[in-house]
Amino acid sequence: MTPFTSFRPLVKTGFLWWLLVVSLLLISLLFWAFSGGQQVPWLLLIGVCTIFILASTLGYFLYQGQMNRLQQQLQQLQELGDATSELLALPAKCESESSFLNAFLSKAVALVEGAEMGSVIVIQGPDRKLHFAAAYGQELKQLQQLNMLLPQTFQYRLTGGRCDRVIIINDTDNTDDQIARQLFGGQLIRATLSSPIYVEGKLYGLLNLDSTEPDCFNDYDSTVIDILSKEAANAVALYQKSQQIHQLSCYDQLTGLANRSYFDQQASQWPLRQQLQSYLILLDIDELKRINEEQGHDHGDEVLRQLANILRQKWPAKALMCRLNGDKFAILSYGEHTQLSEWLQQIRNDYAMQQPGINFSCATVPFNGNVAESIDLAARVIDKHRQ
Ligand SMILES: Nc1nc2c(ncn2[C@@H]2O[C@H](COP(=O)(O)OP(=O)(O)OP(=O)(O)O)[C@@H](O)[C@H]2O)c(=O)[nH]1
Repeated sequence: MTPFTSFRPLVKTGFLWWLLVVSLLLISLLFWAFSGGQQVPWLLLIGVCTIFILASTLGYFLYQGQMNRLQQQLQQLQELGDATSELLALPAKCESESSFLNAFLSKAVALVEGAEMGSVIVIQGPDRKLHFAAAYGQELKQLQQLNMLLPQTFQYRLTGGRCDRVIIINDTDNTDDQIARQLFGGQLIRATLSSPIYVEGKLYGLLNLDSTEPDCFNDYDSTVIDILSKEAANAVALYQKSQQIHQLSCYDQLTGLANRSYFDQQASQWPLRQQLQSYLILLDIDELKRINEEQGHDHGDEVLRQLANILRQKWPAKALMCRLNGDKFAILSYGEHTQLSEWLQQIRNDYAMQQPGINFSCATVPFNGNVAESIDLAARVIDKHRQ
C-alpha cells in the first residue's frame, strides 16, 4: 500500500502574498497616475485597497477549502484503490463466503466517513428472501430475525424493483421501512445507504451502511460504494468459482462424497492413535452391473446415491468417506473391530429398507497410514469371501 503523500497546491502561499503586495502597489500607482501627481485621494485608495484585501482573503480561503476537499477526496480515492485491490485478494484468504462478506463490510464502513454500522444482505431463493450474511456494529443474530423479502426494502421500492443503483436516505424520519428504521443500541438509524451487488448479472445481495446521524451520506459516498460493490461482486464471483473448482476436483458429483484423490490427500493427514486402532472399511455393491442392465442406469445411480447418503448420515463416529470408483466406497474410522461390525450391520439394515434385495460386500482391515495397501488388502478379503 503506497502511503498518501500530502497534496501540493498549484500555487504556493508565499507567491500569493507577493501577488497581493504587487497588486496593492499597482493600485496605488494607478491612483497616483490618475491624480496627475497632485493630491492623491487617500481615503478612496484605502477603501479600494481594503476591499481588494478582503476579496483576496475570501478568495484564498475558498481556494484553500476547495483544496482541502480535493485532498480529502484524493485520499479517499487512494483508500478506495487499496481497498479494491485488497478485496480481490480476500477470497483466497477467507475460509468462507461469510468471512469474506464480513471483511468487505468492514472495508466499506471504514471508507465512508459517516457510516457507523452496516450489513450485507444476501438474496435467497425464488421468493427473494433477505438473509443477513454479515453485520458491522449491529447484532447479526438480531438482524437475522427480521423476516423480510426483497420487495419490502427501500432499495427495491425506490428503484421501482430494478435495484440498479445506490440509494441514499438521509433522513429516515421520512420512511416507514423496517430495515431503514431499525433500532441500534436504543438509537434510531437516521441515515442509510443501500447498494445492490450483482454477481454475473444476477442480483446477489445488498450492502447497507447506516448512521445514527441524519444527512451524513453524499453523492461522493454513493460513487465510492458503487465502485466497491462492483469490486466485491468480482471477488464473490472469484470465490464462488474457486469453490466450484474445489467441489469438482475433490468430490464425486453423483454421491457428493469425497473422490479418491481427495480421500488420499485427507487420509495422509489422518491422526493415528495408539489407544484406538484406525480401520479402513471397503464396501462394494453387489451386482450393480445386473441392476443397471435390468432396471436402468438411472436406477443404478440411485442405488449408489442412497448408499452414500446412509453412510454420511448414519455412520456414528468421526470418519473420512469416499466413493473410490464405480460401485466401491471406503470409510476410514476409529473404533473397536466388533463395534465397527455392528455399525456396518446397522448400515446394511437401513440400506435394505430403502433398497430391498440390494446388498453390499465389505471388509474391515487395520489402517496404519498407507491407503493403497489397506484398500488392496480389503479388496482381496472381499474377493475371497465372494469365491
Ligand atoms: N449406474 C451406475 N453404474 C455405474 C457407475 N459407475 C460404475 N457403474 C457400473 O457398476 C458396474 C460395476 O461392475 P462390477 O465391478 O462387475 O461390479 P458388480 O456388477 O457390482 O459385480 P460384483 O461387485 O462382483 O457384485 C459396472 O457395470 C459399471 O458400469 C455409475 O456412476 N452409475
